[in-house]
Amino acid sequence: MNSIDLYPSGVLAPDVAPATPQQHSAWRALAQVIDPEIRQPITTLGMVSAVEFDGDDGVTVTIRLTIAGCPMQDTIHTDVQNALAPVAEGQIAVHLTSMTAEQRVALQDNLTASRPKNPFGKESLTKIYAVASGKGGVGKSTITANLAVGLADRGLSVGLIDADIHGFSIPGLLGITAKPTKVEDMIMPPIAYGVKVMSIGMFLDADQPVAWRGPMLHRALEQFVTDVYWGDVDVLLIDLPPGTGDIAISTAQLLPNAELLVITTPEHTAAQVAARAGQLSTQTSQPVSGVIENMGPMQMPDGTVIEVFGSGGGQAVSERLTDVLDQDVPLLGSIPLDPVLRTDSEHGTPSVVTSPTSAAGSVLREIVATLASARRGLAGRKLPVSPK
Ligand SMILES: Nc1ncnc2c1ncn2[C@@H]1O[C@H](COP(=O)(O)OP(=O)(O)OP(=O)(O)O)[C@@H](O)[C@H]1O
Repeated sequence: MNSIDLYPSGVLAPDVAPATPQQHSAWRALAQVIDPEIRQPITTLGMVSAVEFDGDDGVTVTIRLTIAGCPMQDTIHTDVQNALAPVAEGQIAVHLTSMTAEQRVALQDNLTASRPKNPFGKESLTKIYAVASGKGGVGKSTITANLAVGLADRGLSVGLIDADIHGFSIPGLLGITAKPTKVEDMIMPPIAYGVKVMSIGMFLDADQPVAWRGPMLHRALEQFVTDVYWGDVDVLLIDLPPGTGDIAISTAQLLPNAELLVITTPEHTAAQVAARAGQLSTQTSQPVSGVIENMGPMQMPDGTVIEVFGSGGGQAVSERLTDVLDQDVPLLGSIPLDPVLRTDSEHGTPSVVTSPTSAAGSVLREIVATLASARRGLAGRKLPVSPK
């Protein structure tokens, strides 16, 4: 690796460029440190300003954080120290400074230069699932959060947009209290359990109601799509508001490759409402990838099964949508009513990773495995190759 690969030029160039073999080896070690928000080496982002050795083989590193008081500064500090431990025999001192406004603009330009304004437009290869339900309280947000974390746990790069703007609950479900970091016009999504998350709840005080109409909701969703630095994302999940409102239409416009996942409880009345939500896909031309039944039959310690919300609703929605949409809409699983899922959710610890063997956690993991094996969204799309 030569120096040019190690650091950028212009205003993001280091104040002290590496000159000696010892400095070069320290820079190569620092190239292994990945910025937790941007997910690129801190060296190529222009975050390393100087690496200077003293006579006792101690080293002083100056790091430019993207903003003063960056919420990730402790992580970066520790990662830098760990990376340098093998190359510095003496003391390691890490000085944290912050980028100038000019440097932040240059960083934003570098990051966005080759990216389309909407990274999830028609050409995007990201697999996008919009999670819908006919009515509220069926566990749509709980399932969306768990699916996202489960997919990230399998090594996929996952984004999650909480578009349930009036009833946002994703930050709480994932224990997120951090606000997004802003680098000039770019918003860095907080990361929890490996998932990049964006929610209107992160910009509001707790308990503050959102009284927005359609155009403002559309604008908020648009900003989440275009102004947030998502980087490369394999799977994006959208937690839609319950019902068939404006946001579902906005989602279809902004995320044209999105496929729907429909959540229902086992009750037949709920299933009819959920099927209507699924049929919305005919207006928005979004395929329905599957149905997930939640709050299904629950097995008691003595082996008896209790059907608090009845049974069969998920199967009924799957059959109804398969029939009406004339496409296979499978039932992806039935998640039982499970107190573990409820308490995990309340504590901001998703069962899919914290209670993987619980009744709900194990079904969630099976659904995650099915979704993870689904191919990226190329079906029915024109590829830029011409037949010979
Ligand atoms: N399988 C389950 N077992 C036990 N509790 C569950 C289960 N699924 C969800 N819950 C609980 O049900 C409540 C409602 O869940 P959640 O907020 O995810 O629903 P929702 O459909 O997203 O609601 P809304 O769209 O109205 O915000 C929460 O307290 C959640 O912990």
